[in-house]
Amino acid sequence: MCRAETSVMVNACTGKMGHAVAEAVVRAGLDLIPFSITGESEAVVVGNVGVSGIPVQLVGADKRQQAISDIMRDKPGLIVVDFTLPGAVNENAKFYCDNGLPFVMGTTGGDRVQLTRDTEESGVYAVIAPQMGKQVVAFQATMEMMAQNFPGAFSGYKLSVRESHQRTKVDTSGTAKEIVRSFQQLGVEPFEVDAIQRVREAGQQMGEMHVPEKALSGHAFHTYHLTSPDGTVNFEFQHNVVGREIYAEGTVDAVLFLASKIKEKAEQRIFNMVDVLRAGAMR
Ligand SMILES: NC(=O)C1=CN([C@@H]2O[C@H](COP(=O)(O)OP(=O)(O)OC[C@H]3O[C@@H](n4cnc5c(N)ncnc54)[C@H](OP(=O)(O)O)[C@@H]3O)[C@@H](O)[C@H]2O)C=CC1
Ligand SMILES: O=C(O)C1=N[C@H](C(=O)O)C[C@H](O)C1
Repeated sequence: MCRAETSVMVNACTGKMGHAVAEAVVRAGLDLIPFSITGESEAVVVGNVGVSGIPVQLVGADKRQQAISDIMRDKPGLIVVDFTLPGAVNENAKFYCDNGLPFVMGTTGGDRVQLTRDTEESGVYAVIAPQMGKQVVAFQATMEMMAQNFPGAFSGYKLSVRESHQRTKVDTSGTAKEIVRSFQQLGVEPFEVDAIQRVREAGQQMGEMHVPEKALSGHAFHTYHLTSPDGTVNFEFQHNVVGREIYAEGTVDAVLFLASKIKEKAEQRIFNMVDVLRAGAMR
């Protein structure tokens, strides 16, 4: 499928990630649908948001079914991207599934088991991942491989995890939650995801996590620290991202990957970003 045949609807262009992704879609030469489903903000009253000079009309929940039906009629190659909020994940995914719409779900949180179940049952193609940034995905894949190859290698080690994000982030890092799964398989002392420390206060972010002041409104700093049982050995892994570009570019990769899977009528229908990376589909 050529790029121009792939039409992309980004929900919600009013948000920080949605806007960055919509811009990346335009940069990549894909067809950006000039409609975006959004939440309850006043922006809906204003009516539209500009994306790289393109006016994108905002659609509230009450009008979304009509809008989707109209768009699907005109654009059979439609793929939806969702960067909304944890509280909207399951409801939005169900809406895409009910409409038979392939989707890239970048939004974190919600009930992830339910999300996978609904998607499986609907048979739609989807990429679902809390992390779209190529190099972070590669780190995530590396940790998964370490856990598979050397289960128990960090047996008895104590894990601590700290993540810092812009203060508007409502949930704990979905990426950290996934990476903790690998550490669990590596045998660390019992560690549940609710032990991940969330840093949202500017003073602590700059003072302890070394977040640059200009990045307070958009950053994702993660530190995983491991200490041996006797305290003589320490390991530390970090991935510190300023801004949103790597996620936006990775999302475009996910869209193009999904379009190719749909075209080849692939048997597997649900993917994550490690699948996209392994397929060599990240630029
Ligand atoms: N996978 C990845 O690589 C990444 C994932 N994320 C995730 O993306 C999500 C969004 O982050 P961010 O852009 O910073 O958040 P923002 O708060 O900036 O944006 C959220 C947007 O969602 C909209 N929204 C809320 N409810 C609904 C709904 N029911 N339907 C449609 N739109 C809705 C809001 O609109 P309104 O104001 O109208 O309510 C708002 O525009 C988070 O879950 C975050 O963790 C972030 C970065 C990278
Ligand atoms: O909300 C964010 O900003 C981010 N969310 C994702 C997550 O929760 O893992 C990815 C990255 O940390 C940025």
